Amino acid sequence: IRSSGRKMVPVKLLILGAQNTGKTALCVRFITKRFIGEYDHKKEVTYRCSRAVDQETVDLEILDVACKSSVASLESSIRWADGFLLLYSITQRRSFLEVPRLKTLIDKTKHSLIVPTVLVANKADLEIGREVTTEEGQRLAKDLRFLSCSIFFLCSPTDNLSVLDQQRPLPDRRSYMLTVRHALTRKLTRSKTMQW
Ligand SMILES: Nc1nc2c(ncn2[C@@H]2O[C@H](COP(=O)(O)OP(=O)(O)OP(=O)(O)O)[C@@H](O)[C@H]2O)c(=O)[nH]1
Repeated sequence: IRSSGRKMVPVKLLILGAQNTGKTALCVRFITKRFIGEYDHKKEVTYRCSRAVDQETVDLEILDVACKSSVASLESSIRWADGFLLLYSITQRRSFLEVPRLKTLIDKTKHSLIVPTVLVANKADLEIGREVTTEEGQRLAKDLRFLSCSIFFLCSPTDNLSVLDQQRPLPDRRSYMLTVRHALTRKLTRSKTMQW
């Protein structure tokens, strides 16, 4: 994207979670605004799009890693990313139990730097097969101190990435937005420097 005639560096998001949690479906829905049921599961795909954030256009790259990625390749993807969406399926307790391991891997790889990480409870339309309660999800988000779990999402193909709960008071949410804004500004400054 171009802002004031200068090229901006995209914000890089990594989407992580156990197998079959709906990572690809979520990416595809975010990009196309439609739920598409089946696609190739084996490939690693980077989606690119632009979105308006606080009245500014932000270029996004969203990486959906292959489900059988090795730890080394996961770490390399984590190093690449500026922020994370960590998914579990409410119908799959195993995917919920996987969240702490992935969060630890992110923290370790990023040397515990504060990086925006959102916990997403997916497949919320499948209430009948629910294995993880909403309270458990909220507790985990709090216990693992997901920075951005100010926002705890509950997603289903029929809704529009609705925010179920806001676990932090407004000042923290504001400081989170400031963190993101500063990160974007730093990137912008860096890209400007590179052009000089
Ligand atoms: N009912 C329902 N089905 C979903 C939802 N999200 C994904 N699915 C279905 O769940 C299956 C797995 O979705 P994917 O998006 O391929 O999951 P994934 O996490 O990318 O899977 P891997 O690449 O194997 O790790 C597909 O059949 C999707 O159609 C959802 O919110 N609700």
